[in-house]
Amino acid sequence: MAPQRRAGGRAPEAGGGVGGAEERRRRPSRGFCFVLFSSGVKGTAPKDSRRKWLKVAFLLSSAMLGYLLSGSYFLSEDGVTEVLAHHGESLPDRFIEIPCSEDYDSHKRFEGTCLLQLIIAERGLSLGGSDGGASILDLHSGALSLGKHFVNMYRYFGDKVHDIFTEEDFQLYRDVRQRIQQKIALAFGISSSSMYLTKPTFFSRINSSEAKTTHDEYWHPHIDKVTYGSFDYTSLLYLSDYTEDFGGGRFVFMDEGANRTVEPRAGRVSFFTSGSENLHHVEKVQWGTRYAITISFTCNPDHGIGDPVLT
Ligand SMILES: O=C(O)CCC(=O)C(=O)O
Ligand SMILES: [Fe+2]
Repeated sequence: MAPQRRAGGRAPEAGGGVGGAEERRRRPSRGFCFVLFSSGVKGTAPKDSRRKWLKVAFLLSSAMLGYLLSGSYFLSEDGVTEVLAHHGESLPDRFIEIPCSEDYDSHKRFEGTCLLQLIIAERGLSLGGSDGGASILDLHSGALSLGKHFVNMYRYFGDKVHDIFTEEDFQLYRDVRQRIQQKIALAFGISSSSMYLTKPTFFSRINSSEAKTTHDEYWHPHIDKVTYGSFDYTSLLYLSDYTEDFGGGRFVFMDEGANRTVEPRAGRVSFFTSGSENLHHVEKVQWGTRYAITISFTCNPDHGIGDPVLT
């Protein structure tokens, strides 16, 4: 949800965003199909037919807290909304399969093999912060929201960064990244060694302050692959709780005929393929502060980056 991934927004290192309407137009039309299954039964689909699907997978690491929730339906003003993961429920692994978009057709590497922390955030983001409602901190590039701009915190704060972060903080990030990577690999039936961390990877902090620049406009519908370019798998680790720490701010998959929401819960990890099959947006935060980390992966080694290092 970094502001730079949005319409008109531009990250210090990321490609330009694309407006929601355009992204919707680019999205291949597809019939609605929706299957729920747990990781343990993923292999029940015939191998060939499995290739025809890209999967939306949600996981809650047991050490981090629960997992996603069973679907329940209710009518919202704009149609049917399905809550995939209620804030209050601790869920087992759950996968939702959706038809594959055409985004990956030219990526031969997808066939077969690769078809597929709050204290740190608070401390780091306390160094800066956007004047508007959305701030990011990228431990890899050092990009930090400050006022209406971004600074490179490693250059801007120099050695003071060592008063804020410790090597243990970075080790924690690496451990979490690795665990998520392994979970994604398992869920999608690919080798973890054929996935590479890609940029941007960042902590986000959102509150209800009025947006001051397009970088603060985190709520636009978007496709991560369009906004960020190199993303093949997006993962989101939530660090605060919907309804307890903030209101609004739910994650919404915008599917034909229905929106499907994930209610952030501290420790909940949600991951999904980054193509047009997974158009999504984040609801505006109405009150409180929402924290999350976006950690994403590419199957293209050329787009891979190393883990963040405390410099
Ligand atoms: O924070 C979230 O729930 C989603 C963020 C998002 O869509 C993104 O980082 O591209
Ligand atoms: Fe996104």
